[in-house]
Amino acid sequence: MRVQLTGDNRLGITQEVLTVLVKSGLDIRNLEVTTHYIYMDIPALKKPGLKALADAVKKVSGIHDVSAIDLLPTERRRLQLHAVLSSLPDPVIAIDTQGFITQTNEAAQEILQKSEAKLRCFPLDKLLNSPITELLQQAAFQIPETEMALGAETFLLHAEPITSRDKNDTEISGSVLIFQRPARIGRAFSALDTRQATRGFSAILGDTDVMKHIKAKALRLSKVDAPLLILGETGTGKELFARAAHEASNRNKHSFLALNCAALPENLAESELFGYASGAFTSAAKGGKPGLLELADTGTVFLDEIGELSPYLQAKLLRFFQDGTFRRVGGTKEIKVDVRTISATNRDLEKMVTTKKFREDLFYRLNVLSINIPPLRHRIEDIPLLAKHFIARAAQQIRCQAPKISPELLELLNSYAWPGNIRQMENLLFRAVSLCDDNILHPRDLELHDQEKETIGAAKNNYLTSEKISTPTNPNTAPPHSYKEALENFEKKLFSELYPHYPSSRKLAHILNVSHTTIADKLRKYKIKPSE
Ligand SMILES: Nc1ncnc2c1ncn2[C@@H]1O[C@H](COP(=O)(O)OP(=O)(O)OP(=O)(O)O)[C@@H](O)[C@H]1O
Repeated sequence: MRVQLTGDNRLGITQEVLTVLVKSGLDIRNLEVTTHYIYMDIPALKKPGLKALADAVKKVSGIHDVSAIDLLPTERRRLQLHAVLSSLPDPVIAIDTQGFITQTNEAAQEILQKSEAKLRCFPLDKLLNSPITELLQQAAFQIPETEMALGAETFLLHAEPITSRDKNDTEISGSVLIFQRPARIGRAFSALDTRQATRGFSAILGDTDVMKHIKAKALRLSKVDAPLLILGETGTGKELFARAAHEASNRNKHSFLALNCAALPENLAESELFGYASGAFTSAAKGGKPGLLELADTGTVFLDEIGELSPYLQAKLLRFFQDGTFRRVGGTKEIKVDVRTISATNRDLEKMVTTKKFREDLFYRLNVLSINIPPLRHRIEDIPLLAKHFIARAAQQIRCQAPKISPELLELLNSYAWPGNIRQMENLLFRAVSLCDDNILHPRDLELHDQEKETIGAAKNNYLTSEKISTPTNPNTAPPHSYKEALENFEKKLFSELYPHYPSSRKLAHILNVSHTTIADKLRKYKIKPSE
């Protein structure tokens, strides 16, 4: 039986508890001690003996409670980690500093056709075409994306060091190697999370006025068959919006395929997006391969992190925007497709245009319609709702009961700057729920690093001073006085943005699916002329 003892944080208290156990003739298989808690696995202890043991142990000064538990914290974490690793479709291999395998997930075992037991303690270099341990040792066990063959496939390898989290002792004990399939990085995100894919805008949580307004605007723009640019800091939900916009569009019966422009080297990104012709390069498949633009014909292509696109690919993409045609890598045939693009970036594209890091002509093509998602610190009223949602989801995934949020934790969540926005909150709460042994989450469960804590004060200051959003439409203008005024502001902006690209009331009427007299009236009302 496994038990948890709750008590004071007193020197020698564990020793005294152990003495009681020895006197009771109980042997311990496993012992873990944290501040205020002692966890023990005592095989000989059965349920009827628990009370007698509790009475004996409570005689130790400072021990307040003894209760049965199903798993020791490290056992639980190991099982959770195993469950997470098993659910990953890409091979993951952990090694020690000498390059011997310490852990593998099922995807790795499958590709290497060896069981977990056979792989454990096996030298990783013997499984790879080119040895990597020395390289890892020289690079402090961290390497960015590198092409690497594993089994019969080529992957993009990414390695992260395993370090102790103690600030004074950052010893590296090995590395985690993640082998990603290039095709999967570029391909449909929707394949990874079909639950979200079917929920559209309802998957986007947020009850603040600013979020309600942005969702309403995004829903309207979804129906307009023109390029959409989604701006916002990292983790604010740009991909979620992109997916929802596709689902609400007339293209929703067709594909939604995505390319993360930052995840791949230029040549791979090019062949993912535009495909390649037969014989384009030595390892090219016979007959070539269509890229995302061809595969998504009549659907939507989501270009995530568009600000990271190389100048060469910016030029190639611009050509596609100009006439809807492109050539596969190494190909001569012009290919024409009907694809709507939704792009996203956390970079300041306009600034990149002025510093010549992003092509101005491409920027205007991408930016026909746009939405700007505010960072989480500008909508802290949404935090309790989001936190509850992520805790419930983590508990469901881990199959435990959802813990409640203590008032202190809620205060911390509200005052934290959230530089990684909603993704960061989701990850921190997942970690907190998986480590929580109680049914209430406390600030300590969030395990914020010191650097993370520093941003707490910053968030408060920003929020209370200048950064707070004053209006759902534009942070720099005064809020509308009425719904009618807000609607008019929206209409005016919509028509001003669209008219240069669809410069006739008939063309505009066609894409907005209204009568051309309605459009003519609006253009007159808002004094929008062809030059605008
Ligand atoms: N409003 C929201 N409601 C519920 N979940 C959200 C919301 N916004 C974001 N998320 C969740 O946060 C995570 C990050 O969202 P997403 O990937 O869409 O952000 P992003 O802005 O595209 O990030 P990046 O710029 O880093 O690519 C996802 O798991 C997403 O489901």
